[in-house]
Amino acid sequence: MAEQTQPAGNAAVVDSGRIPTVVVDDVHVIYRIHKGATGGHSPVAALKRIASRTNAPNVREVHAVKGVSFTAYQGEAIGLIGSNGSGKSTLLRAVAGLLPPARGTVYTKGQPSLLGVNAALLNDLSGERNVVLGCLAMGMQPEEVKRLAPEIIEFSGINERGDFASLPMRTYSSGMGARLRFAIAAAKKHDVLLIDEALATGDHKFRARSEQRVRELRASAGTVFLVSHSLTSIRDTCERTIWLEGGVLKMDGPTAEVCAAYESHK
Ligand SMILES: Nc1ncnc2c1ncn2[C@@H]1O[C@H](COP(=O)(O)OP(=O)(O)OP(=O)(O)O)[C@@H](O)[C@H]1O
Repeated sequence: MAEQTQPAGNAAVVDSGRIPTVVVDDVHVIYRIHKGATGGHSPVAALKRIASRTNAPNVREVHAVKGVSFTAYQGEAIGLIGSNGSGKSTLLRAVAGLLPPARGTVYTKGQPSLLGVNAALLNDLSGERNVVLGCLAMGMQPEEVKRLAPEIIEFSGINERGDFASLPMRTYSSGMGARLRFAIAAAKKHDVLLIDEALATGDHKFRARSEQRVRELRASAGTVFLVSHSLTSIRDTCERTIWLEGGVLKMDGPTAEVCAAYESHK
């Protein structure tokens, strides 16, 4: 744990028999959007705003996550569902430490790895080179990278229609890029792996392979979070699901129950 394991406030109670990996305690995330210069920039105006605790007139706030609390344990795969804009990706980014909460705290065991469709790979380099760089960036040793690289390319399926691994990534379809990113990230054992919609980008065969890989990662004692609009992916991969709506945690429980409630609500 980066900080303490027993949170204050209303976070879920830590179960003594299991090892917590992520504790989210009453977390609020607020985006501040600057809408361009429209006056009110003078030092006097700024001082007045500080004194009256108001925002600049051209700053809009979006309260994307509102007081969310839960505890995740080792070996769990947790689905995150909810309608568009409900705060799923924002919550994942807060757990990854990429967005500071405006209020509340996130405690994590180790450094969580966020795998999103936007994870950075270099477009001008070939798929093969990106595999090497990606693996080294995740802290693997060069011999390990050499051993795993062919398996990663094979898993990603990018060579199914020709030798794409030696071509620059800018020649890939967005699905091929996402599959390669998933294959690289999934090659490593993670304490906490956060996956944002990556499984939805592949075809049926790739989805089956990646769902199997998520099960393996989970079995090797990690915790996996999966954001998806595909309830089939969530049902096939996660035994626990958290449903967010309007930034608020609406339900947290067994996947079958939460998905059924979500479907009847839509
Ligand atoms: N970078 C940003 N700046 C400002 N507001 C943002 C930003 N990213 C997201 N938001 C806002 O935060 C809220 C939650 O967005 P978020 O992307 O977390 O939702 P989501 O549940 O992942 O949505 P989707 O299912 O459509 O991917 C939305 O109102 C969105 O407009």
